[in-house]
Amino acid sequence: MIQLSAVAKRFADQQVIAPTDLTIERGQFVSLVGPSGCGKSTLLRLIAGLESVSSGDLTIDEQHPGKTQTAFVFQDPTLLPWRTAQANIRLPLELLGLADGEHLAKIPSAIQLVGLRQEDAGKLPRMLSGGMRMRVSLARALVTDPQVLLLDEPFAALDDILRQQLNEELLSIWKQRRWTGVFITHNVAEAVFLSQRVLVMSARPGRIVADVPIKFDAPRDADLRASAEFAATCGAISHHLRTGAA
Ligand SMILES: Nc1ncnc2c1ncn2[C@@H]1O[C@H](COP(=O)(O)OP(=O)(O)OP(=O)(O)O)[C@@H](O)[C@H]1O
Repeated sequence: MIQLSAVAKRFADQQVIAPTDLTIERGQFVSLVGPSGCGKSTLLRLIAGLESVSSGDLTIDEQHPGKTQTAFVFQDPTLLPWRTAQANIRLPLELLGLADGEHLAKIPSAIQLVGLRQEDAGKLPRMLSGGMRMRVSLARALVTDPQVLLLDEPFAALDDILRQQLNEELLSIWKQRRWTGVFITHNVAEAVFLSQRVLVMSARPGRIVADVPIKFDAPRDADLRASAEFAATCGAISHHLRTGAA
C-alpha cells in the first residue's frame, strides 16, 4: 500500500505539490492526469524515492520509498545502445547483484510476457521499432518482479493503434502479475481504459481535485472503448481537468 500523508514538495521557492493525502491499495492500478507542469512526474519520483518529500510522510508497505522493489518506465525507453535487447533486460538484475541462475531464468518469461520474439531479443535497440523498444523497456522493468511499477507517459510517442494494443497488453500483464501501478498520461481515454481509479491533479501547486473510480468489468477491449459509458466517463474526467486546471 502506498500512503501519502500531507506530502508536499517544493523546489527552492517554488511549491510544486500542495499537501496531499493519498492511499493506493496494493495491487491497484491508478492513473494520474493533470495539466502540464502540475507535478505528476515529481509525485512519481517521490514514490520511487528519487526525490525526498519537503514535508509530510510517504510510505510503501509502511517502509520508506527506496526499500520496496520499485521499477520505472519512462516515455524514452533509455536502452543502452551497445547492448542487445536481452542484455538490456538483464541489466537491473546485474545492478541488483542478482545475475545468478535463478534470476536470469526470469529473462525469457519477461521477454515472452511483453510479446517480444526471441529472435528480436538478440538485436541491438537501433534495429528495433519504437514499439519493440518500449516492450524491451517494459520487460526490463518487469524482470525484477517489482511490487510497484511506475510509468511516466510510456506510450506517448507511439501511434494510436500501437498505443491501444500496448494498453491491452499492459492490462493483461498487470492481471497476471498484480503489481501496484501508477501511470501518468495526458490521454484521458488511456487512463480510463487502464485504471481502477483516475486521479486528476490541479495546476501547480498540484493537488488531487478528483478521485474517480473506474468500474468497468473485464474484458476491457475495443468494444469498451466504443461504448457510451466509456465516453461518459472520459467526459467526466475531462470536465474535472478543465475545472481543476482553471
Ligand atoms: N529537480 C527539479 N528542480 C527544480 N524544479 C523542478 C525539478 N523537477 C521538477 N521541477 C519543476 O516542478 C514542476 C513540476 O514538474 P513535473 O515534471 O513534475 O510536472 P508534470 O506534471 O510531470 O509535467 P508534464 O506533464 O509536462 O510532464 C515544474 O515547474 C518543473 O520545472
